[in-house]
Amino acid sequence: MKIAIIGLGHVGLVTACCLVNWGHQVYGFDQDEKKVKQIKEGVPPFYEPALDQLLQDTLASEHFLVHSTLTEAISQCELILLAVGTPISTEGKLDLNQLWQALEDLVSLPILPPYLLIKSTVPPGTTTQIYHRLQDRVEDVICHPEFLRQGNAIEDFQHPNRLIFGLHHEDSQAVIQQLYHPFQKKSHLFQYCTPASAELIKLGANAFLATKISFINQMANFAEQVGANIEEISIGLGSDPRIGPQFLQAGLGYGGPCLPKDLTALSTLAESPLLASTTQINEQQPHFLLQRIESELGDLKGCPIALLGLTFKPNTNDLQASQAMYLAELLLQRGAIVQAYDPVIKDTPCKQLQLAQTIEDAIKGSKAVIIATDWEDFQQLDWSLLQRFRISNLFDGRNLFPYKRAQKLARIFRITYHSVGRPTIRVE
Ligand SMILES: NC(=O)c1ccc[n+]([C@@H]2O[C@H](COP(=O)([O-])OP(=O)(O)OC[C@H]3O[C@@H](n4cnc5c(N)ncnc54)[C@H](O)[C@@H]3O)[C@@H](O)[C@H]2O)c1
Ligand SMILES: O=c1ccn([C@@H]2O[C@H](COP(=O)(O)OP(=O)(O)O[C@H]3O[C@H](CO)[C@@H](O)[C@H](O)[C@H]3O)[C@@H](O)[C@H]2O)c(=O)[nH]1
Repeated sequence: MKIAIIGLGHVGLVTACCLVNWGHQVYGFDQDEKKVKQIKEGVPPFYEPALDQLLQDTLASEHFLVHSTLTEAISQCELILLAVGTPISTEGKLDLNQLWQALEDLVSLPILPPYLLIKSTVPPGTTTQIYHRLQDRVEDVICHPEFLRQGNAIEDFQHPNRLIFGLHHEDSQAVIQQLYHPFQKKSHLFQYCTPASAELIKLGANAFLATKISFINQMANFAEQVGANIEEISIGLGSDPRIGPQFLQAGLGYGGPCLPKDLTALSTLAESPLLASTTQINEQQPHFLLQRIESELGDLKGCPIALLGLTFKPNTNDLQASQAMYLAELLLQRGAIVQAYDPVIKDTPCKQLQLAQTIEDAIKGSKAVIIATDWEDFQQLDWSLLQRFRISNLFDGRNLFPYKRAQKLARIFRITYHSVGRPTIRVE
């Protein structure tokens, strides 16, 4: 099929490369000329594992053409995928300005492809509003939300656990089957529903995941008070198939460009006290670790601290709504001198934050070490380094070390190990 993609951000670019891999011809367009130039040169404008090679292969195949005008991109296409950003506004609503701008640009064109699929996350009613705007010019406008995770985006796109389509006409299923031809024999993956349901499935999924995390974090805080261990509790809870083991990792809380934004949008729209609590618990979570650090180290003024990890999760260079960055800011507000190390971050908007080139440089001269993002590199942390640099407290804000392993390492290297919702391991 000939497909146009408007918006070549995380979703649009990964989608473009994967669709070419399935044999489609893709025409991409983004209003950001710098981004277009970079993509044409084979350089992804953001970090996503394996995307650089995939992009280069995709461009070499000549089945992905990146255009700097919308007209060029959509001429001769059978469908358009819209993947522009929908950030959160100051009123806690999804800001649809990019979407309305893209729509107006489309409306001004003499001919439109018959199908428009909305991949951007939008509030209920948006897809139908667009359909009414374009009704006499297209066959259907379909809400087709995206569920890929940053850091795992290619794998998620290629192996979806469900494909949701909010349609206005049942006939539209035929074009969807063509688009997703590799899954033709996996009919269980396809869910057809109303556009409003599809829009709410997307917001509901992220709100539910965020709530699951806040739930386990609240359990972790309580477990700490009663001497229980959240690692054991998560295993016990997750073994019930009705609960499931995923998203039960206690820590500093969730961040990133999606979970906080979509949760806030749904919470505002539905006026939901449950979702408002989810946000509140998440905002509090870094404060619990901060309190622990203060009770262990005392006044943090002038206290050198190593912070490992800045991104909102591993395998991304995204700092949006990062709980690690939030904790760094809290420490700086207390007067601590924060030396941070992150495998992919070489610069941050926070000028007071000192960035080290290596884990060793961050640790050297520090009084304590905090793990704030669960990068795999930190699992390989050499605890003898801590001992060598006379660090006696390790605060694991992501429960990166399984408890039994932490007990062993703490004993060998004589380190006090603090984590979230698990008893502190002290070595006499
Ligand atoms: N990032 C994710 O992991 C993820 C996953 C699932 C869903 N989503 C949702 O998908 C949508 C896109 O997310 P993203 O992370 O790719 O956003 P992004 O901000 O990285 O990319 C959006 C792109 O759209 C371009 N753009 C904006 N207005 C345009 C216009 N009028 N014409 C052409 N290009 C335009 C921007 O320049 C930008 O490159 C959002 O609604 C988001 O909530 C994101
Ligand atoms: O048990 C867990 C799992 C995750 N997190 C945190 O939750 C945040 C989000 O993680 P994740 O969902 O893996 O990352 P995203 O890339 O933000 O993906 C979410 O947001 C995307 C954008 O909407 C959706 O497409 C995905 O399905 C949805 O998982 C991160 O800060 C994680 O550290 C935890 O604290 N505990």
